[in-house]
This record gives sequence, C-alpha cells and structure tokens, in this order.
Amino acid sequence: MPQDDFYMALAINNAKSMKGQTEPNPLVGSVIVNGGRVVGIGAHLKAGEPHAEIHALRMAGDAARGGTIYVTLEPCSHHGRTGPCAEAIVNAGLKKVVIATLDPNPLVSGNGVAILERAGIDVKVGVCEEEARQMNEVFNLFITEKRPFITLKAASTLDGKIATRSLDSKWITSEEARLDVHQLRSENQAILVGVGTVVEDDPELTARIPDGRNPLRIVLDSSLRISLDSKIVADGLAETWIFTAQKVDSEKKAALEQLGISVFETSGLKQVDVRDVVRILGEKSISSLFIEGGGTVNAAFLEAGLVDKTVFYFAPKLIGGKQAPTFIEGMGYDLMKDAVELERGEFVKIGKDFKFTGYPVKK
Ligand SMILES: Nc1c(/N=C/[C@@H](O)[C@H](O)[C@H](O)COP(=O)(O)O)[nH]c(=O)[nH]c1=O
Repeated sequence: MPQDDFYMALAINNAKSMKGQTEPNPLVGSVIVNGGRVVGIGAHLKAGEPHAEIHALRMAGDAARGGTIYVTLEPCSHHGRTGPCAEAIVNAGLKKVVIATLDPNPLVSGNGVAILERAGIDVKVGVCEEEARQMNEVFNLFITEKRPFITLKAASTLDGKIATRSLDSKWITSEEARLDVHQLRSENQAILVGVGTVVEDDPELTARIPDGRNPLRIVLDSSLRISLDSKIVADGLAETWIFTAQKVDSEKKAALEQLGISVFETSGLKQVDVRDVVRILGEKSISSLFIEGGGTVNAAFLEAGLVDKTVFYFAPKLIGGKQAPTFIEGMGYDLMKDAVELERGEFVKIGKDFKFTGYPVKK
C-alpha cells in the first residue's frame, strides 16, 4: 500500500472509533510521521474539545518539526471553540500536510489549505477521499442542507412482509439482527415511526445495548389518535415528539403536552407533511433520523425523495398473504423506469438474516 494511503487509513480508523460521540461535529483523525516513524496520533473526541490535529501535535511535541501530518478533514481556519488548526500546524513547523477531504462547509472550504500553502507548506488533498467522506455522510449532509441525514430501516421476510396477514410480527429477524438495529438506533439522534406502528406494537424505540443512547422518539400521527398510556408517551425513557396534520383536537394536544410530549402541527391536511417534519427537525439541529416507519410512512419519505440511506434486514422466511403488509406501501410507482434505484448496495450476513445497505440515487 502506498505510504500516504497507509497513514491516512490509520487516521481514518482513529476517527471512526469515535463514532457517536462527536455530534454535531464530524469524525476526524490525524497522524504525524517524521523520519519514517509515527510521532503523534489523534482523533476529535467530543464537540468543544481540541481537534484531532491538536491532540496529535501535543503528543508529537518537537518531533513534529519537519514532519508530515495526515488529517482526514481539511484543518480548520476559523476560531471556533478552539483555535485554528491550520495556524497550529504552521507554528509546529510541519513540512507537509496530507488531507483526505476538503471541508464540506462552503463558507470555509479551501481556507485551511490556503493558510498552509501561504506558509510554504507542501499540501496534498484527496488521499482516501471517498472513505473519509463516507464516514461523515451524516455531518456532510447536515452542514450543507441543514436537514437530518435520513436512514430508512425495515425488517421483512424474503417475500417483503413486515407482518403476517393477522399482523403478527414477533419476530421476523433473529436476536443478532435486532441487536444490530439497536446499535443503529443508538447512533441516530432521532427515530421515527407512524402511529400505526405505535397502535400495533406499542414500541419502546429505545437503544437497548450496553451504553446505548436512546434517540429522540418521533411519531407521525395526523389526527392524534395515539393512546396516552402507550409506552412512548408514558414511559419517560426518552423524549417524544408528535407531528400532526392541521387542526387537531386541542384537548388531546393539551393532555399530551401535560405529559411532557411536544406536539407539532404540519401543513398537511389529511396526512402529516413529511417535508415540514424534516425542515423542523433541521431547524432543531437534529442531524440524523432513523425511520422504522411502517409501510405507509416509509413510502411517504421515499416518494418525497427524502431517504439518504436504506438498511433492510431480510429473514430467510416466506409468509405470503395478499393482505400481509409490506415495508413500502403508499401509491407506489406506475412504471418500472420510475423505480427508486439503490446504489453502492452491500449485503452482509447477520446470523441467519441478510442486511442490505444501499443509497437511493437522487433524481
Ligand atoms: N418485528 C421486527 C421489527 N419490528 C420493528 C417495529 O415494527 C417494532 O415496532 C419495533 O422494533 C419495536 O420497538 P421496541 O419496542 O423498541 O423493540 N424489527 C426488526 O428489526 N425485526 C423484527 O422482527
């Protein structure tokens, strides 16, 4: 492996090991090499704390002088909650800077490189760029579109059913696959279901893994038919927000608010307007949303072009039944040429089940 890729891969692995603890900041890793030896290594650990480069520079001390620093994201040039990294790199006397990706924020992209080049430092951009961009897919989208990165998750039998015709759904996938879902829940700031799922399954929507972080729970409930003693209203295990259509029963709304539930009205007449939901979540700095919808909700987000990533779990089971619900309902598309295509598709096996990850091609 070429030397630059080797050290950048080390920096990327460092960054990835901080997944779930740097929000709303990106994952960033850094490695300093001098005379063929790694003399400093660092990762951004928590928003508001020093950046990856600063940790690496502190570890390297004088050994950084004349060396090369590898960093997965363009060194910052602005005085955020910590001083600019580009200046720290110049002051530490680095000879070369290797960067995986430029800053996605159009306001600062390229500024860090300019500071380094003005100081006569040799700068190389684009090493392991795709992998470094991929690990910050959530941050990159949120910082550019000010809306949450949306992952659509479903679990179904091989013939696409999420429950039997009698609506039994316990369980489709195995314990291992369901644990993997809880890991994904823990990595997302919010989780969203339709009220149909609440009525059928009375879900908790918590991340039940060691050190799991319970996401904010969001329910689309156009006419506020949710029951006051459903778990996500009454259990207090995580915050719950409800999005409705226009003009809902004010008494029910007040009763829910009494229980600490936030209720947001959207402009939808009969159905909740999912675009409003996404806009409001962006305004409230929710940067990642995990949809465990039910087929109607899943279809609404898909048809609105608001799904950034799909994660589908398929159990090697067949349940059949014309009435059995599937994981994409709604109107559907008329012609095959209008199908939502998924790219960068990957299948992995989890126990007996298959996990598919893919990215809808943006039209
Ligand atoms: N039926 C299944 C799922 N079902 C997913 C949702 O329909 C359930 O309401 C939700 O997981 C319940 O949330 P909880 O109470 O926090 O466990 N999801 C899965 O991955 N495999 C399944 O076999």
